[in-house]
Amino acid sequence: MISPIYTYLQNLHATYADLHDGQVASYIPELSHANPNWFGICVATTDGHVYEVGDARQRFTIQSISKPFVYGLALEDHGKDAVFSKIGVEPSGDAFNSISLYPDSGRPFNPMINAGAIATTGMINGEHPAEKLQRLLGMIGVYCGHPVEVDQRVYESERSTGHRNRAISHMLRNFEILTDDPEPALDLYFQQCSILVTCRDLAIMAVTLANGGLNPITGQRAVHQPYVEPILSIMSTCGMYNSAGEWIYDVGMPAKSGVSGGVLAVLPGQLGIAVFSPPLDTRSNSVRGIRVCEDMSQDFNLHLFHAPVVAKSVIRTSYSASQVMSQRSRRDHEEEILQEHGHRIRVYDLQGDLLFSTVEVVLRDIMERHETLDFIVLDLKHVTSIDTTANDLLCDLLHTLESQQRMLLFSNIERSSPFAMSILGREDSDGSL
Ligand SMILES: NC(=O)CC[C@H](N)C(=O)O
Repeated sequence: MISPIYTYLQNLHATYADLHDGQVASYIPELSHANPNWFGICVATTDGHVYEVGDARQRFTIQSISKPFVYGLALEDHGKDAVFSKIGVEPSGDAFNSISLYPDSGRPFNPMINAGAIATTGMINGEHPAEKLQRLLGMIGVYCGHPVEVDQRVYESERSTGHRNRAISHMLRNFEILTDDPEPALDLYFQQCSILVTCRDLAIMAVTLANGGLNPITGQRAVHQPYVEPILSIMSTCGMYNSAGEWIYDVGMPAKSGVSGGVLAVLPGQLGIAVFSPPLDTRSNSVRGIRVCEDMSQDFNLHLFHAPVVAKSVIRTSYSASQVMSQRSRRDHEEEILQEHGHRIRVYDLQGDLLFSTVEVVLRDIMERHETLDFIVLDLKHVTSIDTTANDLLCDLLHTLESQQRMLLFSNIERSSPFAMSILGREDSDGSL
């Protein structure tokens, strides 16, 4: 039996296989050999499933899609402030190869245009060029889940013709954004753009970002979680160059395109999408890539701002202990105690992800009732995650209730979870959950 999702993707592929608009990039001579009919669509989920349609396993060079990932590596190497001091985060509204530098400082507007990307690559740590390249290949390899390599022909082709990028790199040197000889940074940039990937790889790279930096297939961490947000933010505002505004308006997902015809899009927490089709529009984005992403976003309601309302469903049920107890046969003395005190015990059966807006609902309900209660039990059996904000708010609640001589208890908490550790780790806790 074929999944309706797979059938949908096959139909989408068939529809746009007939669209022959656009031109294969030729300014890097080697790219002009691409077959304009190559066309793959892949969707990867955060539990590691990949739907593949068409030329999902055709290899091609990653080109500009490498930029957000290398930006992540630069953030890991130097932190946000140091990177920000050299490369801005403002959309330029200009083409990918524009020389969009702040006039006084020479700082590139953002890391997605070539100027910003070359500056970013120039920040990658390593003793010598070979080590830097190995680090870069290693990082992309973790995202893809297998070792990757440089296509030497494409690399040589760009290196010998990339005069504009060479000019940009020397401009960056002039402004001391690059502080050494610009040639090695430029060379590494050409190599990073020539890394071979497939459409399937791109979908897995995208879903790794959707999954907080953890490759859901291998379980390996590709980037530290705190840097996923800046990477996705930059992709949202600058990933599609001079069509970034239209893209976020219509498609509504952080994305990145490259001149070899790849496009990837990330729906945080949910999906990674990739399309490969070499013919490009006038803004150097894959024609079919854009159409496929637009359709998928509309048909599946994937626009980021079409957000599910999470807060309504956090409390599965809440009940007073007297209600439960009377339903079960108890020994007489238990029954007595519960009849007397049960109404002062309230159990909250919670579900889903605990984050600010879901914990807020729980806190408010408890605050409204706390005067009538002695014990509040939060049953976490159906809770799937607790973020740090929810964790802190629950710890604060524990303190507040304690100061009012009321007790907050947790049931079905995993003792090894970070939440349990932070509760157990409290200095004044007796450790009894
Ligand atoms: N948009 C792109 O994919 C451009 C990457 C290409 N290597 C360049 O620098 O021109």
